[in-house]
Amino acid sequence: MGRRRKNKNRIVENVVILDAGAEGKCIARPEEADGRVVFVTGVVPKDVVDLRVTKQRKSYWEATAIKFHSYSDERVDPFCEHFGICGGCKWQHLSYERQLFYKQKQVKDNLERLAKVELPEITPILASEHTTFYRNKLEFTFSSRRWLTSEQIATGQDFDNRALGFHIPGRYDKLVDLNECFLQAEPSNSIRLAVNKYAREHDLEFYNVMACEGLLRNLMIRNSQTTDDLMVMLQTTAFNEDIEKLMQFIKDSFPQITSLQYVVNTKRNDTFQDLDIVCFDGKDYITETMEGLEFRIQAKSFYQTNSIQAYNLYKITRDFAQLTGEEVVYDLYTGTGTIANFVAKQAKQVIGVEYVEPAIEDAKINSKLNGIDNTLFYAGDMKDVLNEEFLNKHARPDVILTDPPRAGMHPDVINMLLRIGAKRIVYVSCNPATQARDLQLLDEKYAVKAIQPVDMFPQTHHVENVVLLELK
Ligand SMILES: C[S@@+](CC[C@H](N)C(=O)[O-])C[C@H]1O[C@@H](n2cnc3c(N)ncnc32)[C@H](O)[C@@H]1O
Repeated sequence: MGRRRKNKNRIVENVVILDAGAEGKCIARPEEADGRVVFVTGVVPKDVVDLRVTKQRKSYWEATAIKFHSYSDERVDPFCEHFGICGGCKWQHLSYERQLFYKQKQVKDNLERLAKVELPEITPILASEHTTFYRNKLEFTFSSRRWLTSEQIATGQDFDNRALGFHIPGRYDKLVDLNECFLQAEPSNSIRLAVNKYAREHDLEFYNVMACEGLLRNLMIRNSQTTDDLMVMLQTTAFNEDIEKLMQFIKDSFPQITSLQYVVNTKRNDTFQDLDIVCFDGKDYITETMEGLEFRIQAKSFYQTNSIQAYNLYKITRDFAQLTGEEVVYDLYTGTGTIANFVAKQAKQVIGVEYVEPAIEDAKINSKLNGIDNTLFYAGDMKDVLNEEFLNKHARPDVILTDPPRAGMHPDVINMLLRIGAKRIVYVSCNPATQARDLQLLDEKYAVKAIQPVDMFPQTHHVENVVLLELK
């Protein structure tokens, strides 16, 4: 306890930042930390800084840079005025080339350190064609608790406390009032700014998350990157005359919107999966296309947020699967069945499993819409659905595609994969650490044959990784 108190807020001087680590933090190993790793925020590798220790655990410390002695040559000027406050693009101060380098390293380090299996050479990461404006969906929150910077507070000015934007990292109650955001193409910024201005001018109440009061909660904008479709959905706590006028204002100001919707949410949380969405104008979906296939995306549907790079990710997945048209393919964690439908033409049959029921409905609609008749979709928890009974009822898979959430696959699912013994598994992951853990478990029967990292999220530390496994 005494030691803890001694080190908390401790200043460590002249520390060289060594590497980029997990969750967008960087790594240092100053002598003072006695062999522990120190995770540092606000820096890039090769910066030399003084640190203040903010957290200490047995095996690591966390720290923040309080003084820069020299800046790394890997730095670039961040282009967003909200950088450093907004949680959105934490790596904007690192050149894109170095972002790719550290993502590749993240995959390599995790697989080597945690999987401890024989690995082939890792193919260089596939860069994203667009490094700004690459997202097809953003959700902005209304709040009566705007985050003010220390510079703003120092002016002594009276600021409007309302905000429409993103949460400050680690704060559920404080938000940045966004001006220009570089994540989603126009008219995303224009729509958000117009709605923000209208709401202030008409004194519409921004939600207070502490008191659970206020009218305006959330604004979702989804823009198809392959068609002209554009969806806007407003989340409010009531639908009244004021909201009707706001909806009409959005419709009149942005005639390019093809799907204008709203949802009334009086719950404490922002999720709307269990609520009825009302279509105010236009269609209740947008469409993305891929190799002539059409994917219908409703407000509740999941779709990869970087559509252009998603196509590349799916092509890699399909190449790794090496389908000849004869195979039965299982697509685990299928979401809205996009991968399943994408590979269906090259397979005898594709069976997709996913636990969100509406997503499974979308998957079926998308098969039908595209005249695909060799897919089957089932909703349920993977560890419960994928059992002997399921395998007896359906053809056994020759190839398994799996794209689990960040937590990776449940041990029961891995055991089932080992029991099934498909000749090939293609493992798509958004978390190389859990993927590495799963590869070690699969090593009993499967050898890693190819590894391809993909950058879906420029300006962030996130990396996607596709691994091909073959039965030994
Ligand atoms: C990374 S997404 C995969 C998306 C999909 N492959 C695509 O490219 O659009 C992971 C999916 O796993 C689903 N999921 C998470 N846990 C699950 C579980 N225990 N059983 C079944 N599905 C699950 C999520 O709902 C989500 O759709």
